[in-house]
Amino acid sequence: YLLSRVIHSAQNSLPPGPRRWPLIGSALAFPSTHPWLTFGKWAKTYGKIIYLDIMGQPLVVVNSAKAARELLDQRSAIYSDRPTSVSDLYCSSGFAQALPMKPYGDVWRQQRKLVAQDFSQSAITRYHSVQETEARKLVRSVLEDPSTLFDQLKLRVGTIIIRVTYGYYLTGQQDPFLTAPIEVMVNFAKATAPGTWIVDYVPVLRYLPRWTPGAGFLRTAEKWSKMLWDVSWDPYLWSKKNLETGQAFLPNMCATVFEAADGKLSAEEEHHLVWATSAVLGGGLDTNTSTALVFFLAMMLNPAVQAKARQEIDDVIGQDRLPTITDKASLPYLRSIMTEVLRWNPVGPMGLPHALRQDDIYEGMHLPKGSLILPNIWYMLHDPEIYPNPDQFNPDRYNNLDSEMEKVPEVVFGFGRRVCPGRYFAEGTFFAIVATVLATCEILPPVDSEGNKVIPDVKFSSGTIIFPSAFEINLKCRTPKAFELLSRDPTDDPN
Ligand code: HEM
Repeated sequence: YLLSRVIHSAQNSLPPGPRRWPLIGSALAFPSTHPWLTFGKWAKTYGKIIYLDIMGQPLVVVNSAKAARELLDQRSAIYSDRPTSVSDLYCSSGFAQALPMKPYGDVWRQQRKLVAQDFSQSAITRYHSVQETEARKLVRSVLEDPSTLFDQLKLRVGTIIIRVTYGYYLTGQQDPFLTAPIEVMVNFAKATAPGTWIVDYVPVLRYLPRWTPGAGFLRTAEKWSKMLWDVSWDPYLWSKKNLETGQAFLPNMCATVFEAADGKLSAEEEHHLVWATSAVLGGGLDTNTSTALVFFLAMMLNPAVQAKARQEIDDVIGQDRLPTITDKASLPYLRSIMTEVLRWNPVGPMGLPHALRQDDIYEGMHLPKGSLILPNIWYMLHDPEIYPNPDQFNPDRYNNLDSEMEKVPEVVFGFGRRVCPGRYFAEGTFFAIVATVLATCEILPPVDSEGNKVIPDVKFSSGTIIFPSAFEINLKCRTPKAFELLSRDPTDDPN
Protein backbone atom coordinates (compact mmCIF):
# COMPACT_ATOMS: atom_id res chain seq x y z
CA TYR A 1 0.00 0.00 0.00
CA LEU A 2 2.77 2.34 1.04
CA LEU A 3 4.64 1.58 -2.20
CA SER A 4 1.56 2.29 -4.31
CA ARG A 5 1.10 5.61 -2.46
CA VAL A 6 4.72 6.51 -3.11
CA ILE A 7 4.40 5.48 -6.76
CA HIS A 8 1.18 7.46 -7.02
CA SER A 9 2.86 10.57 -5.70
CA ALA A 10 5.78 9.97 -8.03
CA GLN A 11 3.43 9.53 -11.03
CA ASN A 12 3.80 13.17 -11.78
CA SER A 13 7.54 12.97 -11.48
CA LEU A 14 8.44 10.94 -14.52
CA PRO A 15 12.04 11.66 -15.53
CA PRO A 16 12.46 14.77 -17.70
CA GLY A 17 12.43 14.44 -21.47
CA PRO A 18 11.26 16.01 -24.71
CA ARG A 19 7.68 17.19 -25.02
CA ARG A 20 5.03 14.45 -25.24
CA TRP A 21 1.97 14.89 -27.45
CA PRO A 22 -1.35 13.07 -27.10
CA LEU A 23 -1.29 9.58 -28.66
CA ILE A 24 2.11 9.83 -30.36
CA GLY A 25 3.96 10.83 -27.19
CA SER A 26 7.53 11.94 -27.96
CA ALA A 27 7.72 10.01 -31.27
CA LEU A 28 8.45 13.20 -33.22
CA ALA A 29 11.51 13.92 -31.14
CA PHE A 30 12.92 10.38 -31.46
CA PRO A 31 16.15 10.63 -33.46
CA SER A 32 15.93 8.68 -36.70
CA THR A 33 19.65 7.93 -36.80
CA HIS A 34 22.60 7.67 -34.36
CA PRO A 35 20.25 8.16 -31.36
CA TRP A 36 23.13 7.85 -28.85
CA LEU A 37 24.52 11.19 -30.07
CA THR A 38 21.19 13.01 -29.63
CA PHE A 39 20.54 11.37 -26.26
CA GLY A 40 24.03 12.45 -25.21
CA LYS A 41 23.28 16.07 -26.20
CA TRP A 42 19.98 15.87 -24.32
CA ALA A 43 21.91 14.97 -21.15
CA LYS A 44 22.78 18.68 -20.85
CA THR A 45 19.11 19.69 -20.92
CA TYR A 46 17.35 16.82 -19.19
CA GLY A 47 20.06 15.10 -17.17
CA LYS A 48 21.27 11.54 -16.90
CA ILE A 49 17.85 9.85 -17.00
CA ILE A 50 15.55 10.80 -19.86
CA TYR A 51 11.95 9.78 -20.39
CA LEU A 52 10.32 9.26 -23.77
CA ASP A 53 7.00 7.82 -24.74
CA ILE A 54 6.63 6.36 -28.23
CA MET A 55 2.94 5.82 -28.92
CA GLY A 56 2.34 4.66 -25.37
CA GLN A 57 5.57 2.66 -25.01
CA PRO A 58 7.63 4.20 -22.20
CA LEU A 59 11.39 4.48 -22.87
CA VAL A 60 14.00 5.41 -20.31
CA VAL A 61 17.42 6.45 -21.60
CA VAL A 62 20.19 5.99 -19.04
CA ASN A 63 23.11 8.32 -19.75
CA SER A 64 25.27 7.49 -16.74
CA ALA A 65 27.24 4.38 -15.81
CA LYS A 66 26.50 4.97 -12.14
CA ALA A 67 22.73 5.00 -12.72
CA ALA A 68 23.02 1.94 -15.02
CA ARG A 69 24.88 0.11 -12.23
CA GLU A 70 22.32 1.11 -9.63
CA LEU A 71 19.37 0.07 -11.75
CA LEU A 72 20.43 -2.73 -14.10
CA ASP A 73 23.00 -4.36 -11.79
CA GLN A 74 21.76 -3.70 -8.28
CA ARG A 75 18.07 -4.09 -9.07
CA SER A 76 18.64 -6.81 -11.66
CA ALA A 77 15.70 -8.90 -10.37
CA ILE A 78 13.33 -6.44 -12.06
CA TYR A 79 15.55 -5.02 -14.83
CA SER A 80 16.63 -8.19 -16.66
CA ASP A 81 13.74 -8.69 -19.03
CA ARG A 82 13.75 -7.90 -22.71
CA PRO A 83 10.91 -5.72 -23.93
CA THR A 84 7.88 -7.86 -24.81
CA SER A 85 6.55 -5.43 -27.35
CA VAL A 86 9.89 -5.56 -29.09
CA SER A 87 10.15 -9.33 -28.63
CA ASP A 88 6.77 -9.69 -30.30
CA LEU A 89 8.16 -7.66 -33.05
CA TYR A 90 11.30 -9.74 -33.34
CA CYS A 91 9.01 -12.71 -33.15
CA SER A 92 7.55 -11.72 -36.47
CA SER A 93 11.06 -11.91 -37.86
CA GLY A 94 12.12 -14.88 -35.76
CA PHE A 95 14.58 -13.02 -33.55
CA ALA A 96 12.58 -13.70 -30.40
CA GLN A 97 13.88 -17.28 -30.68
CA ALA A 98 17.37 -15.99 -30.15
CA LEU A 99 18.78 -16.01 -26.62
CA PRO A 100 19.68 -12.30 -26.54
CA MET A 101 16.03 -11.33 -27.10
CA LYS A 102 14.46 -13.98 -24.86
CA PRO A 103 12.35 -12.78 -21.93
CA TYR A 104 13.94 -13.23 -18.52
CA GLY A 105 12.88 -16.73 -17.48
CA ASP A 106 13.70 -20.43 -17.58
CA VAL A 107 14.32 -20.87 -21.30
CA TRP A 108 16.68 -17.90 -21.30
CA ARG A 109 18.41 -19.25 -18.17
CA GLN A 110 19.01 -22.71 -19.69
CA GLN A 111 20.42 -21.30 -22.92
CA ARG A 112 22.54 -18.69 -21.25
CA LYS A 113 24.03 -21.31 -18.92
CA LEU A 114 25.31 -23.26 -21.93
CA VAL A 115 27.07 -20.17 -23.32
CA ALA A 116 28.38 -19.03 -19.94
CA GLN A 117 29.89 -22.47 -19.24
CA ASP A 118 31.68 -22.82 -22.55
CA PHE A 119 32.99 -19.25 -22.58
CA SER A 120 33.88 -18.87 -18.91
CA GLN A 121 37.28 -17.39 -18.12
CA SER A 122 38.73 -20.79 -17.28
CA ALA A 123 37.16 -22.66 -20.22
CA ILE A 124 38.30 -20.30 -22.97
CA THR A 125 42.03 -20.90 -22.57
CA ARG A 126 41.51 -24.03 -24.70
CA TYR A 127 40.54 -21.77 -27.60
CA HIS A 128 43.62 -19.51 -27.42
CA SER A 129 45.56 -21.27 -30.17
CA VAL A 130 42.58 -20.99 -32.56
CA GLN A 131 42.44 -17.24 -31.92
CA GLU A 132 46.19 -16.80 -32.28
CA THR A 133 46.41 -18.86 -35.47
CA GLU A 134 43.64 -16.90 -37.16
CA ALA A 135 45.18 -13.58 -36.07
CA ARG A 136 48.42 -14.60 -37.81
CA LYS A 137 46.57 -15.66 -40.96
CA LEU A 138 44.72 -12.35 -40.90
CA VAL A 139 47.92 -10.33 -40.83
CA ARG A 140 49.56 -12.41 -43.58
CA SER A 141 46.57 -11.98 -45.89
CA VAL A 142 46.22 -8.24 -45.25
CA LEU A 143 49.96 -7.76 -45.79
CA GLU A 144 49.53 -9.42 -49.16
CA ASP A 145 46.59 -7.20 -50.10
CA PRO A 146 45.62 -4.41 -47.67
CA SER A 147 42.41 -3.72 -49.62
CA THR A 148 41.01 -6.99 -48.25
CA LEU A 149 41.03 -5.78 -44.63
CA PHE A 150 37.24 -5.70 -44.14
CA ASP A 151 36.65 -9.07 -45.83
CA GLN A 152 39.59 -10.74 -44.13
CA LEU A 153 38.42 -9.58 -40.73
CA LYS A 154 34.97 -11.03 -41.33
CA LEU A 155 36.53 -14.27 -42.51
CA ARG A 156 39.01 -14.62 -39.64
CA VAL A 157 36.66 -13.57 -36.85
CA GLY A 158 33.99 -15.80 -38.42
CA THR A 159 36.43 -18.71 -38.63
CA ILE A 160 37.26 -18.38 -34.94
CA ILE A 161 33.68 -18.21 -33.72
CA ILE A 162 32.33 -20.96 -36.01
CA ARG A 163 35.29 -23.22 -35.29
CA VAL A 164 34.88 -23.00 -31.48
CA THR A 165 31.10 -23.24 -31.58
CA TYR A 166 30.58 -26.05 -34.09
CA GLY A 167 34.04 -27.47 -34.84
CA TYR A 168 33.63 -26.41 -38.49
CA TYR A 169 36.50 -24.76 -40.34
CA LEU A 170 35.34 -22.26 -42.97
CA THR A 171 36.47 -22.96 -46.54
CA GLY A 172 36.68 -19.27 -47.44
CA GLN A 173 34.78 -16.03 -47.78
CA GLN A 174 31.99 -17.58 -49.82
CA ASP A 175 31.33 -20.43 -47.42
CA PRO A 176 27.55 -20.42 -46.77
CA PHE A 177 28.20 -21.04 -43.06
CA LEU A 178 29.74 -17.54 -43.09
CA THR A 179 27.68 -15.67 -45.70
CA ALA A 180 24.33 -16.78 -44.24
CA PRO A 181 24.94 -15.50 -40.67
CA ILE A 182 26.37 -12.26 -42.07
CA GLU A 183 23.13 -11.77 -44.01
CA VAL A 184 21.07 -12.60 -40.93
CA MET A 185 23.00 -10.01 -38.92
CA VAL A 186 22.09 -7.40 -41.54
CA ASN A 187 18.43 -8.37 -41.03
CA PHE A 188 18.93 -8.19 -37.26
CA ALA A 189 20.26 -4.66 -37.58
CA LYS A 190 17.20 -3.71 -39.64
CA ALA A 191 14.77 -5.57 -37.39
CA THR A 192 16.07 -3.80 -34.30
CA ALA A 193 16.10 -0.31 -35.83
CA PRO A 194 13.19 1.71 -34.46
CA GLY A 195 10.50 2.17 -37.09
CA THR A 196 11.32 -0.85 -39.26
CA TRP A 197 8.07 -2.50 -38.34
CA ILE A 198 5.02 -0.36 -38.83
CA VAL A 199 3.22 -3.14 -36.91
CA ASP A 200 5.10 -1.99 -33.83
CA TYR A 201 3.10 1.19 -33.83
CA VAL A 202 -0.17 -0.20 -35.20
CA PRO A 203 -0.43 -3.68 -33.65
CA VAL A 204 -3.69 -4.57 -35.38
CA LEU A 205 -1.77 -4.82 -38.67
CA ARG A 206 -0.42 -8.14 -37.41
CA TYR A 207 -3.73 -9.71 -38.44
CA LEU A 208 -3.62 -8.54 -42.05
CA PRO A 209 -3.94 -11.43 -44.52
CA ARG A 210 -0.55 -12.18 -46.08
CA TRP A 211 -1.68 -11.25 -49.62
CA THR A 212 -2.80 -7.70 -48.83
CA PRO A 213 -0.52 -5.07 -50.33
CA GLY A 214 0.23 -3.51 -46.92
CA ALA A 215 1.34 -6.82 -45.49
CA GLY A 216 4.77 -6.79 -47.11
CA PHE A 217 6.33 -6.62 -43.66
CA LEU A 218 4.74 -9.97 -42.80
CA ARG A 219 6.33 -11.60 -45.81
CA THR A 220 9.69 -10.00 -44.98
CA ALA A 221 9.32 -11.24 -41.42
CA GLU A 222 8.55 -14.76 -42.61
CA LYS A 223 11.55 -14.77 -44.94
CA TRP A 224 13.89 -13.51 -42.21
CA SER A 225 12.47 -16.00 -39.77
CA LYS A 226 13.23 -18.90 -42.14
CA MET A 227 16.77 -17.58 -42.70
CA LEU A 228 17.39 -17.34 -38.97
CA TRP A 229 16.04 -20.85 -38.49
CA ASP A 230 18.39 -22.27 -41.16
CA VAL A 231 21.39 -20.32 -39.95
CA SER A 232 20.83 -21.73 -36.47
CA TRP A 233 20.08 -25.35 -37.39
CA ASP A 234 22.37 -26.02 -40.38
CA PRO A 235 25.75 -25.65 -38.65
CA TYR A 236 24.38 -27.40 -35.59
CA LEU A 237 23.29 -30.42 -37.66
CA TRP A 238 26.69 -30.44 -39.39
CA SER A 239 28.38 -30.44 -36.00
CA LYS A 240 26.22 -33.22 -34.61
CA LYS A 241 26.83 -35.42 -37.65
CA ASN A 242 30.54 -34.76 -37.85
CA LEU A 243 31.21 -35.30 -34.20
CA GLU A 244 30.38 -38.90 -35.08
CA THR A 245 32.41 -38.94 -38.32
CA GLY A 246 35.36 -37.34 -36.53
CA GLN A 247 35.53 -34.42 -38.99
CA ALA A 248 34.55 -31.77 -36.45
CA PHE A 249 37.53 -30.02 -34.86
CA LEU A 250 37.72 -30.36 -31.09
CA PRO A 251 37.14 -28.87 -28.63
CA ASN A 252 33.96 -27.08 -29.62
CA MET A 253 30.85 -25.98 -27.73
CA CYS A 254 28.44 -28.46 -29.35
CA ALA A 255 30.79 -31.38 -28.76
CA THR A 256 31.33 -30.41 -25.12
CA VAL A 257 27.58 -30.37 -24.47
CA PHE A 258 27.10 -33.64 -26.33
CA GLU A 259 29.89 -35.37 -24.51
CA ALA A 260 28.60 -34.20 -21.12
CA ALA A 261 25.23 -35.78 -22.03
CA ASP A 262 26.82 -39.00 -23.33
CA GLY A 263 25.65 -38.10 -26.81
CA LYS A 264 21.98 -38.13 -25.86
CA LEU A 265 20.08 -34.86 -25.78
CA SER A 266 16.33 -34.59 -25.31
CA ALA A 267 14.43 -32.57 -27.92
CA GLU A 268 14.24 -29.73 -25.43
CA GLU A 269 17.96 -29.83 -24.64
CA GLU A 270 18.74 -29.91 -28.33
CA HIS A 271 16.51 -26.87 -28.88
CA HIS A 272 18.37 -24.99 -26.14
CA LEU A 273 21.74 -25.92 -27.64
CA VAL A 274 20.74 -24.80 -31.15
CA TRP A 275 19.64 -21.38 -29.95
CA ALA A 276 22.51 -20.96 -27.51
CA THR A 277 25.09 -21.72 -30.22
CA SER A 278 23.36 -19.46 -32.69
CA ALA A 279 23.47 -16.66 -30.09
CA VAL A 280 27.23 -17.13 -29.86
CA LEU A 281 27.45 -16.75 -33.61
CA GLY A 282 25.22 -13.67 -33.62
CA GLY A 283 26.86 -12.18 -30.54
CA GLY A 284 30.45 -12.77 -31.59
CA LEU A 285 30.62 -12.07 -35.31
CA ASP A 286 29.86 -8.42 -36.08
CA THR A 287 30.90 -7.16 -32.64
CA ASN A 288 34.43 -8.52 -32.84
CA THR A 289 34.83 -7.68 -36.53
CA SER A 290 33.83 -4.07 -36.04
CA THR A 291 35.94 -3.67 -32.88
CA ALA A 292 39.00 -4.85 -34.81
CA LEU A 293 38.20 -2.41 -37.62
CA VAL A 294 38.02 0.44 -35.11
CA PHE A 295 41.44 -0.66 -33.86
CA PHE A 296 42.96 -0.45 -37.36
CA LEU A 297 41.38 2.96 -37.87
CA ALA A 298 42.62 4.26 -34.50
CA MET A 299 46.15 2.98 -35.16
CA MET A 300 46.36 4.54 -38.61
CA LEU A 301 45.35 7.89 -37.13
CA ASN A 302 47.76 7.62 -34.18
CA PRO A 303 51.27 6.55 -35.28
CA ALA A 304 52.83 7.61 -31.96
CA VAL A 305 50.54 5.18 -30.10
CA GLN A 306 51.64 2.39 -32.44
CA ALA A 307 55.31 3.20 -31.89
CA LYS A 308 54.88 3.11 -28.11
CA ALA A 309 53.06 -0.24 -28.35
CA ARG A 310 55.81 -1.75 -30.51
CA GLN A 311 58.37 -0.57 -27.98
CA GLU A 312 56.47 -2.29 -25.17
CA ILE A 313 56.31 -5.53 -27.16
CA ASP A 314 60.02 -5.37 -28.00
CA ASP A 315 60.91 -4.70 -24.34
CA VAL A 316 58.69 -7.38 -22.82
CA ILE A 317 58.53 -10.10 -25.49
CA GLY A 318 61.50 -9.35 -27.75
CA GLN A 319 61.53 -10.01 -31.49
CA ASP A 320 62.15 -13.74 -31.50
CA ARG A 321 58.57 -14.77 -30.97
CA LEU A 322 55.09 -13.30 -31.26
CA PRO A 323 53.00 -12.34 -28.25
CA THR A 324 50.35 -14.86 -27.23
CA ILE A 325 47.14 -14.30 -25.30
CA THR A 326 48.78 -15.32 -22.02
CA ASP A 327 51.21 -12.39 -22.46
CA LYS A 328 48.34 -9.94 -22.05
CA ALA A 329 48.97 -9.63 -18.31
CA SER A 330 52.48 -8.27 -18.93
CA LEU A 331 51.55 -5.74 -21.64
CA PRO A 332 49.71 -2.87 -19.90
CA TYR A 333 50.07 -0.41 -22.78
CA LEU A 334 48.47 -2.89 -25.18
CA ARG A 335 45.66 -3.35 -22.67
CA SER A 336 45.27 0.44 -22.58
CA ILE A 337 44.99 0.54 -26.37
CA MET A 338 42.32 -2.16 -26.37
CA THR A 339 40.41 -0.31 -23.67
CA GLU A 340 40.64 2.96 -25.53
CA VAL A 341 39.35 1.33 -28.75
CA LEU A 342 36.33 0.01 -26.83
CA ARG A 343 35.73 3.45 -25.28
CA TRP A 344 36.46 5.64 -28.31
CA ASN A 345 33.84 4.02 -30.51
CA PRO A 346 31.90 1.26 -28.74
CA VAL A 347 30.43 -0.97 -31.44
CA GLY A 348 27.20 -1.51 -29.50
CA PRO A 349 26.58 2.15 -28.60
CA MET A 350 23.20 1.50 -26.97
CA GLY A 351 23.82 -2.13 -25.92
CA LEU A 352 20.59 -4.09 -25.97
CA PRO A 353 17.39 -2.76 -24.36
CA HIS A 354 16.39 -4.13 -20.97
CA ALA A 355 12.76 -4.10 -19.83
CA LEU A 356 11.45 -3.14 -16.42
CA ARG A 357 9.13 -5.74 -14.88
CA GLN A 358 7.49 -3.55 -12.26
CA ASP A 359 7.08 0.09 -11.32
CA ASP A 360 10.19 1.52 -9.76
CA ILE A 361 11.39 4.75 -8.22
CA TYR A 362 14.87 6.11 -8.76
CA GLU A 363 16.03 9.33 -7.13
CA GLY A 364 12.40 10.40 -6.70
CA MET A 365 11.53 9.69 -10.35
CA HIS A 366 8.89 7.19 -11.35
CA LEU A 367 10.03 4.58 -13.85
CA PRO A 368 6.89 2.86 -15.10
CA LYS A 369 6.47 -0.92 -15.38
CA GLY A 370 7.10 -2.12 -18.96
CA SER A 371 9.57 0.68 -19.73
CA LEU A 372 12.33 -0.09 -22.20
CA ILE A 373 15.59 0.81 -20.53
CA LEU A 374 18.13 2.01 -23.09
CA PRO A 375 21.67 2.29 -21.71
CA ASN A 376 23.53 4.97 -23.64
CA ILE A 377 26.87 3.19 -23.50
CA TRP A 378 28.38 5.61 -26.02
CA TYR A 379 27.64 8.64 -23.84
CA MET A 380 28.74 6.91 -20.64
CA LEU A 381 32.15 6.66 -22.34
CA HIS A 382 32.05 10.18 -23.83
CA ASP A 383 30.83 12.17 -20.85
CA PRO A 384 33.49 14.93 -20.69
CA GLU A 385 33.23 15.04 -16.91
CA ILE A 386 34.47 11.46 -16.76
CA TYR A 387 36.60 11.25 -19.91
CA PRO A 388 38.06 14.70 -20.71
CA ASN A 389 38.45 15.31 -24.48
CA PRO A 390 36.35 12.22 -25.09
CA ASP A 391 36.80 12.20 -28.88
CA GLN A 392 40.56 12.08 -28.57
CA PHE A 393 42.10 8.60 -28.81
CA ASN A 394 44.39 8.56 -25.81
CA PRO A 395 45.41 5.25 -24.18
CA ASP A 396 47.44 7.20 -21.58
CA ARG A 397 44.24 8.41 -19.94
CA TYR A 398 44.21 5.20 -17.87
CA ASN A 399 47.77 5.70 -16.55
CA ASN A 400 48.33 1.97 -17.10
CA LEU A 401 45.96 1.30 -14.18
CA ASP A 402 43.75 -1.75 -14.56
CA SER A 403 41.29 -0.29 -12.06
CA GLU A 404 40.72 2.63 -14.46
CA MET A 405 40.67 0.44 -17.59
CA GLU A 406 38.15 -1.97 -16.10
CA LYS A 407 35.50 0.78 -15.98
CA VAL A 408 35.27 0.65 -19.79
CA PRO A 409 34.46 -3.05 -20.43
CA GLU A 410 32.15 -2.93 -17.41
CA VAL A 411 29.99 -0.64 -19.53
CA VAL A 412 30.75 -1.84 -23.07
CA PHE A 413 29.65 -5.43 -22.41
CA GLY A 414 26.33 -4.47 -20.83
CA PHE A 415 24.74 -4.90 -17.47
CA GLY A 416 23.32 -7.07 -14.73
CA ARG A 417 22.14 -10.59 -15.44
CA ARG A 418 22.18 -9.84 -19.17
CA VAL A 419 25.85 -8.86 -19.27
CA CYS A 420 27.63 -10.26 -22.33
CA PRO A 421 28.63 -13.89 -21.61
CA GLY A 422 31.22 -13.71 -24.40
CA ARG A 423 33.24 -10.85 -22.92
CA TYR A 424 36.43 -12.74 -22.08
CA PHE A 425 36.43 -14.73 -25.28
CA ALA A 426 35.85 -11.54 -27.27
CA GLU A 427 38.77 -9.90 -25.47
CA GLY A 428 40.94 -12.92 -26.35
CA THR A 429 40.20 -12.61 -30.07
CA PHE A 430 40.69 -8.87 -29.89
CA PHE A 431 43.99 -9.14 -28.02
CA ALA A 432 45.31 -11.78 -30.44
CA ILE A 433 44.65 -9.41 -33.35
CA VAL A 434 46.00 -6.28 -31.62
CA ALA A 435 49.18 -7.95 -30.37
CA THR A 436 49.93 -9.82 -33.60
CA VAL A 437 49.43 -6.74 -35.77
CA LEU A 438 51.47 -4.42 -33.56
CA ALA A 439 54.31 -6.91 -33.07
CA THR A 440 54.76 -7.42 -36.80
CA CYS A 441 53.49 -4.39 -38.70
CA GLU A 442 53.17 -0.67 -39.11
CA ILE A 443 49.69 0.51 -40.00
CA LEU A 444 49.96 3.41 -42.41
CA PRO A 445 47.49 5.57 -44.31
CA PRO A 446 47.36 4.95 -48.05
CA VAL A 447 48.86 7.61 -50.33
CA ASP A 448 47.21 9.17 -53.38
CA SER A 449 48.79 9.50 -56.83
CA GLU A 450 50.68 12.62 -55.69
CA GLY A 451 52.10 10.89 -52.68
CA ASN A 452 49.82 12.61 -50.14
CA LYS A 453 48.50 10.62 -47.20
CA VAL A 454 44.79 9.84 -47.44
CA ILE A 455 43.33 10.30 -43.96
CA PRO A 456 39.73 9.11 -43.68
CA ASP A 457 36.95 10.82 -41.70
CA VAL A 458 35.85 8.90 -38.65
CA LYS A 459 32.22 8.02 -39.47
CA PHE A 460 29.99 5.21 -38.30
CA SER A 461 26.83 3.49 -39.48
CA SER A 462 23.74 3.61 -37.28
CA GLY A 463 22.14 0.53 -35.74
CA THR A 464 22.42 -1.95 -32.89
CA ILE A 465 25.96 -2.96 -33.90
CA ILE A 466 27.75 -0.21 -35.78
CA PHE A 467 30.63 -0.27 -38.27
CA PRO A 468 33.11 2.42 -39.32
CA SER A 469 32.59 3.67 -42.88
CA ALA A 470 34.88 2.00 -45.40
CA PHE A 471 38.50 3.15 -45.19
CA GLU A 472 41.78 1.96 -46.62
CA ILE A 473 45.06 1.21 -44.92
CA ASN A 474 48.58 0.28 -45.84
CA LEU A 475 50.25 -2.43 -43.86
CA LYS A 476 54.04 -2.69 -43.77
CA CYS A 477 55.82 -5.63 -42.20
CA ARG A 478 58.46 -4.52 -39.68
CA THR A 479 61.15 -7.08 -40.45
CA PRO A 480 61.65 -10.27 -42.50
CA LYS A 481 61.89 -12.11 -39.20
CA ALA A 482 58.44 -10.80 -38.17
CA PHE A 483 57.06 -12.09 -41.47
CA GLU A 484 58.58 -15.47 -40.86
CA LEU A 485 57.09 -15.63 -37.35
CA LEU A 486 53.62 -15.06 -38.78
CA SER A 487 53.80 -18.42 -40.55
CA ARG A 488 54.52 -20.31 -37.35
CA ASP A 489 51.91 -22.33 -35.54
CA PRO A 490 51.42 -20.64 -32.13
CA THR A 491 51.54 -23.98 -30.34
CA ASP A 492 55.15 -24.42 -31.58
CA ASP A 493 56.22 -21.07 -30.12
CA PRO A 494 58.79 -21.13 -27.34
CA ASN A 495 57.28 -19.15 -24.45
C1 HEM B 1 33.65 -6.86 -28.77
C2 HEM B 1 32.81 -7.85 -28.71
C3 HEM B 1 31.47 -7.82 -27.99
C4 HEM B 1 30.77 -6.77 -27.48
C5 HEM B 1 31.13 -5.28 -27.47
C6 HEM B 1 29.55 -7.32 -26.90
C7 HEM B 1 28.58 -6.57 -26.25
C8 HEM B 1 27.39 -7.08 -25.75
C9 HEM B 1 26.36 -6.29 -25.14
C10 HEM B 1 26.40 -4.78 -24.91
C11 HEM B 1 25.34 -7.13 -24.82
C12 HEM B 1 24.01 -6.76 -24.16
C13 HEM B 1 24.14 -6.80 -22.66
C14 HEM B 1 22.92 -6.26 -21.95
O1 HEM B 1 21.79 -6.62 -22.31
O2 HEM B 1 23.08 -5.42 -21.04
C15 HEM B 1 25.73 -8.46 -25.23
C16 HEM B 1 24.96 -9.59 -25.09
C17 HEM B 1 25.32 -10.84 -25.51
N1 HEM B 1 26.54 -11.21 -26.07
FE1 HEM B 1 28.09 -9.98 -26.46
N2 HEM B 1 29.55 -8.67 -27.09
C18 HEM B 1 30.71 -9.03 -27.75
C19 HEM B 1 31.10 -10.31 -28.11
C20 HEM B 1 30.40 -11.46 -27.85
C21 HEM B 1 30.88 -12.80 -28.11
C22 HEM B 1 32.25 -13.17 -28.66
C23 HEM B 1 29.86 -13.65 -27.76
C24 HEM B 1 29.85 -15.16 -27.77
C25 HEM B 1 30.77 -15.92 -27.27
C26 HEM B 1 28.75 -12.84 -27.27
C27 HEM B 1 27.54 -13.34 -26.85
C28 HEM B 1 26.50 -12.56 -26.33
C29 HEM B 1 25.21 -13.10 -25.94
C30 HEM B 1 24.76 -14.56 -26.06
C31 HEM B 1 24.46 -12.02 -25.42
C32 HEM B 1 23.03 -12.05 -24.87
C33 HEM B 1 23.05 -12.17 -23.36
C34 HEM B 1 21.66 -12.21 -22.73
O3 HEM B 1 20.71 -11.66 -23.28
O4 HEM B 1 21.55 -12.81 -21.66
N3 HEM B 1 29.12 -11.52 -27.34
N4 HEM B 1 27.00 -8.41 -25.79
